[in-house]
Parts: sequence; C-alpha cells; structure tokens
Amino acid sequence: MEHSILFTIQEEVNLVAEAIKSVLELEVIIYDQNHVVVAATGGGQHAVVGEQVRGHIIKEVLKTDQPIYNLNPGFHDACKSCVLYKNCAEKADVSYPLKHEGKNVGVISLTAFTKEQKAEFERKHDILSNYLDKMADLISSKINAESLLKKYLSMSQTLQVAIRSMNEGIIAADHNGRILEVNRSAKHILHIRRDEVLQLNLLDMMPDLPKVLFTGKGFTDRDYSFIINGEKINVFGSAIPLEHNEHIIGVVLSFKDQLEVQKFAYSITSEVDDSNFDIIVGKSKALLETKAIAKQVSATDSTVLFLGESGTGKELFARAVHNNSHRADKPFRAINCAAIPEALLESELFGYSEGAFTGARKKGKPGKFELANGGTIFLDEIGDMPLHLQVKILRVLQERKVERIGANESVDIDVRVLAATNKNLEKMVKDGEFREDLYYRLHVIPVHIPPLRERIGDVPVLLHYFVNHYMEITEKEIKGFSPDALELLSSYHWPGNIRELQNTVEYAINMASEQWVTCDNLPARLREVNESEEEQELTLSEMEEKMIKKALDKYGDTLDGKKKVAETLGINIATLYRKINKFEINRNMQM
Ligand SMILES: Nc1ncnc2c1ncn2[C@@H]1O[C@H](COP(=O)(O)OP(=O)(O)OP(=O)(O)O)[C@@H](O)[C@H]1O
Repeated sequence: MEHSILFTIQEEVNLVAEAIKSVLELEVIIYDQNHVVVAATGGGQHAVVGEQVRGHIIKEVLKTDQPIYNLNPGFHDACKSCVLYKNCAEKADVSYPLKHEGKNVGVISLTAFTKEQKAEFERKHDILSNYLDKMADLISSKINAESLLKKYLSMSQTLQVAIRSMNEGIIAADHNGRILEVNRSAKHILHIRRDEVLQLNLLDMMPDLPKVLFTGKGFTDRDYSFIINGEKINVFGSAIPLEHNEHIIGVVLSFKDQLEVQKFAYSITSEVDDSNFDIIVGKSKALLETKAIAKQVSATDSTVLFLGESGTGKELFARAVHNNSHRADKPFRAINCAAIPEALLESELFGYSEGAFTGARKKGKPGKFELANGGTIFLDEIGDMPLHLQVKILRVLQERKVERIGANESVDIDVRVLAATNKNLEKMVKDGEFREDLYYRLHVIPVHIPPLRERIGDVPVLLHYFVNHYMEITEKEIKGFSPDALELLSSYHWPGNIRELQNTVEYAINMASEQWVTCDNLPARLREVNESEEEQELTLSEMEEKMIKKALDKYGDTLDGKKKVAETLGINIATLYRKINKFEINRNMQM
C-alpha cells in the first residue's frame, strides 16, 4: 500500500479534526487515499485510527474529486453495493476531498449520528462548504511545510556530508564572527581542536574579515592568513559574505594550506626530475672528486656556489644536490638571472602583491623564493644579477623573509640556496660589479666543476651515455663511433663542454645512416678543426697512443705530469705506465 502522506502529519490532522468538531459539533473522521482512518473524533466510537473502512462514499469522493452532501445516508447511489444499503446508522454526512499538489490525498468526513446533530448539520449547511474548504487548505499547507522541511533536512544533510568530507577548509560564521560551522579540514589546516572551536571568534582570527563584513565585498582565490594562538597560518582561498535583505549576516570562508597549494602547483607545472648523482657521468678523478664534495654537501642546508664554464653541468649538480637532500620531495625552483630581462627579474624572484602595478594580475603572484618554500632555489648565472637586486637577495639570505613588490609585510621562507656562475666573482667584487657581502654569503661552499678539456678521459664515457640516450629517443640501432670519428671527438677542445658534446651526439645519431657513426655524421665545425690536421686512418690503439702522447706533450713526463695525464685521461697511473710501455714510447722517463 502506498505510503500515506497524511500519516506524516497525523498530529496536525488530529488537531484539525478536533477543531472542526468543536465548531460544528459533528463527529469528524479523516481518511487517507487508501480509506484508512488517520484521525477520528468520538474516542474511537465511530472509527478506529489505522483501520481501513469499506467507505463507499469515500471512494466516490476520491474518484470524482467532488464533495458529497448526503442527507439520506444509505440511499445514495454510491451506497448501493454496501451491505448497509437503506439501513445505514448515520443520519447525515458530508465528505470533502483533501488535495495536495493537484492530487487527492484523503477525505474529511463529517457525520451526524443523532437527530440533534442532523438538525445542526442542516442548520449550518451553508457555512460547511466554506469552512471545510479552509480546513482542507490548512491540511494541504501542513503537508507542504512538512515536505519542505523534509527536503530541507535532506539537502542540509547532504551539504553537511559534502562540507565535512571536503579537502578544503570551510568555516561559516555570523556577522559577529561567531563560528557556526567548521569542517575537519579547516581544523587540521589551522591546528585547532574540536573543543577549541567554540571559544574562538573569527574576527580575532582573521585580519581581513572586518573589511569583508563591513563592505560586503568578499574575494576569491587569493592568499590570506589566520592568526591563531599567536601563530600565523597562511592559506589560499575565498571569503564569501552572506547577505539577507541587504544586510550582511555572515561569511563563508574556504581555503587550503598555502604550502600545499604551492606544492600542488609545482607538481603539475614541473617535469618529473630524477636528476641524481648516478646520472652525472664520468670517471675522471676531477669529476669524481667534485661529485664526492657535492654529495657531502647535499646533507646540509648550507649555501653552495657552483663555479664552472657554461655547459659543464652546474644545474645538473644543483638538481642532484637537491634530490639527494632532505628537501627532495619539496620544490626545486631554478631561475636563470641572465636569461630574464632586468625589468622582470625582480618580480620573478620576489613576486608582487595585489594591485602592485597597473595592469598586473589583480590577485598578485608569488615569486620563485616563495614557490621554492620548503625546498631549494637555484640562482643560475648569479654573476649577472644587477646590483640593486643583489641587495634584496642578500636581505632574503640574511633574514629568511621575502617581501613581495608592493606588499607591506614579509613572508617567512625556508629555502636552501644554490647558486652558479661561469664568471670570476672575485674579480667582479674587486671591480665593484658584485657586492662583497653577497659574495661571502654565497661562497660558503664553493664547488668547482672542471671543464671537459681538463677531463678528456670522460669523453668516451659521455659519448657512450649519450649514444644510448639518443638511440632510445630516435629508436635507431647504433653500435658506436668509427675509430676516426672517435679520434676526432677526443681531440676536439669542447669549448661548449658537455652541452656541446651532448648536442654533437644528438646531431650525429640523427645523421647516421649506418650502424657506426662516421666523421661525415659529425657537425662541420668538428671536422673543420680536424681538416687542418693531416688526414690519417687510425686504429683504436693508435688513437689511444696519440692521445697519450698529446697529453704527455702538454703536461710533461715528470711524475707530476704523468699523474695529471692519467687524471685527464680518466685512467689510473699504473694503466698509464702499462700503456706507455706497450706503445714503447721513447721518452726520457723520470720515475
Ligand atoms: N657529467 C654529466 N653527465 C651527464 N650529463 C651531463 C653531465 N654534465 C652535464 N650534463 C648535461 O649537459 C647539459 C648541460 O648541463 P647544465 O645545464 O647542468 O650545465 P650548466 O653548467 O648549468 O650550463 P650553463 O652555465 O650554460 O647554465 C645538460 O643537458 C646536462 O644534463
């Protein structure tokens, strides 16, 4: 049987029945659409609540949607099928349809059981219709209110579940700052306990709130802060004022932890960076020593200055240091101070606040220092930093605070600084082009990265590494370099260092049509250098001999010279002696 809506407001239906009885002095029974008694006056004498009745007249009313005034009960057409046809105990009755949203939901029935009541019934006949109409409306509006309340409760329940399960912090407060609702995430972000919430007032916690409540102007997607128990907590989100009848009655705040937002932005805007010390290729003593120092300093939070020519791998080292440090899962932000126009460099580094410049993004923007918060910033080409910004950088390094352009308060930051330059900073300091105080701040741990020409022994290892790398990318099957190509690559002086070598291999692999890369596949500039030299076919071992001779010419065949040769060629001193013996190099050896 369909659930009867009248039973959901049974209490109100009872009151209506009693009200009708007290005015009309007639017994009242109210049925639902299944002819079940919902309310009955007369203490159950004429009808029992919850029981279904035969109700021939009731059925007729529900079917025709018209009231029936019956002064001769038992003789109505509808009574013909009733067992009490022409023998009904009732003296008179009226049955009136109850409607809700256009549908019949029940019937109000008034019955006279005595002659007196019937007389009363006849006397008040005129007002009955009007009165019952009003009572039917009253019941209908109760049903409306009930279903509205139900809808509202279920909506509010859904909303509460949604708000509670949101990752964003949500706080709702009235216009006095009294907190009405706080979700779990808000408590977590603001480090407040459930029992603390009631003692807090949002006006004391959020410096920007009075303005929002006073002006009625909220904001969306911007940085703001809370101050709770003396602790400042920076968040990112919105404040939406609540209005009623043109009055501000409260506010809803939604927010996320600022660091989390930055971390998320970093994770979706940065490529996966797995640079570590293992991918820094090379076996020369010089490189191995540099790697050892860099690994050692990874563990600390000290500032490191990488010194070396362009393309030697300074950024690669910086990334490896970061990824090998306790900050590895935090952002690494690199900024090339030489590549960014001077006018933009300041805002790139320090960011700007809302409305700092006309035409600037309205909401303001964090700079690299803020974006690197918790992690590492890499200031590449620091030697190209203009003097006026050097002062600002120095302040950040000293105070560990960043002030956005146009802001009047600074933000605490926890950033490890790594810097690099290919310039002679010491000379720049002497020439007044670089601030001495900044130089000493950066120069805490200097790490020299040797140029490739001083570790020529790394060339074959790097070639092998990059051949594999580009073979994978181009899906070509390359076995290696022909001896003459290898000789050419090993004798080249590599002014562009590893970057140049990397580009050379990429070019060569693309050009190669055979399994071996030949001289013809190498960039013209390398061949041109070699063309000045005598054309000759060399075997691998001849090439080795030639490289050793060349290095001995350069460093001399003293013990120190040989040590240097071995280091440059990436072999140990014993191997060098073995090879010298093998090639019977006729030299005046000093042991
Ligand atoms: N030892 C190495 N092993 C493998 N790849 C290397 C090595 N050193 C450098 N590279 C690669 O060479 C290229 C240049 O390196 P990187 O950008 O780190 O040099 P840099 O010294 O920072 O250059 P610049 O001063 O011009 O910014 C990068 O692609 C890097 O991955």
